[in-house]
Amino acid sequence: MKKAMFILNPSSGKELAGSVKDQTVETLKTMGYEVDVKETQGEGDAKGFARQACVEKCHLVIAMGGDGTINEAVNGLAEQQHKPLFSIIPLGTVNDFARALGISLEPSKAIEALKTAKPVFVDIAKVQKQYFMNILAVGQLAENVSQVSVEQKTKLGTLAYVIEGVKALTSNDETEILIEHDRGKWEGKSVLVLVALTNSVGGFEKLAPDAKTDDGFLHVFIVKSAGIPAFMRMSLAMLRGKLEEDPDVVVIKTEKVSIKTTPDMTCNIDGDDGCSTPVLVQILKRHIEVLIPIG
Ligand SMILES: Nc1ncnc2c1ncn2[C@@H]1O[C@H](COP(=O)(O)OP(=O)(O)OP(=O)(O)O)[C@@H](O)[C@H]1O
Repeated sequence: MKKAMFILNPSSGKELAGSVKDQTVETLKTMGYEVDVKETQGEGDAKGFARQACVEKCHLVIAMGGDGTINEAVNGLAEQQHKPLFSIIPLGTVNDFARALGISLEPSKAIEALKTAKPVFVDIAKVQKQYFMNILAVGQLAENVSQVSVEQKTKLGTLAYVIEGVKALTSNDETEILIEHDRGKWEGKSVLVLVALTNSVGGFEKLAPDAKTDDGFLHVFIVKSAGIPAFMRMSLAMLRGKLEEDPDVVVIKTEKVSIKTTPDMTCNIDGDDGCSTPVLVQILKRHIEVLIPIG
């Protein structure tokens, strides 16, 4: 019998996991899987369980939670020789990976869709010793977003990030940045550098419209200047999926990128604080196989 490990974070998404746990187990059984349910209790558990699933040669790992839980599961799979098929049931506030993969943000629909889903290989990226599947952000804007509290997120959802973003973009806290990429370098002042793997960044599905989950590239966006007029213009451009046409935005497509900042700054990786600059980011092409809905 095929083995599935079902990793769930009971604290994600206003504790929604409890109400859809049984539906997931039943669905996986219908699909012919023997199901091992693993509930996380804190940091590192989802990564540990995903790694265990590889060692036990499971056929499928389902991670249910927010982007934090999903990022941990990806980190557990990334370095293992036997990688099970992977899929996610999104329960978070942002759910960028689910948006990019066309997985429903309604948990019951996402679970139902597993029955007819198809496997596709997707890219992930490596930064220092960590892996991510959506976004690395550095700069004053990223630092502000990192300071959004759980209470703000629960109360305001994505809006909490927008508010902190506005504060950073309209301040004048630019950082000296040196970017070295496959075809050269860029040096200057910036409020934000984004390294995106998918079109959906911070819940905005049109931020990096060209970024496909399996295109083999990092999509680097450098936002040069701040100020209210530039912010207004960029917000409109972003909503239209045209951010890269803005005169204060530089876009670079590359397989690896090194980022140095003065002073050193903490990178935000898939929505959580990660390592500090300087960093080297590399794409790992089609590194994990994910079940996504058909159509
Ligand atoms: N049982 C638990 N109780 C409380 N916290 C937990 C539990 N299990 C895991 N965690 C913590 O939950 C966090 C991840 O939460 P989650 O998956 O909801 O991601 P998130 O990044 O907060 O999502 P989003 O920002 O999209 O809402 C990790 O920091 C982890 O340590």
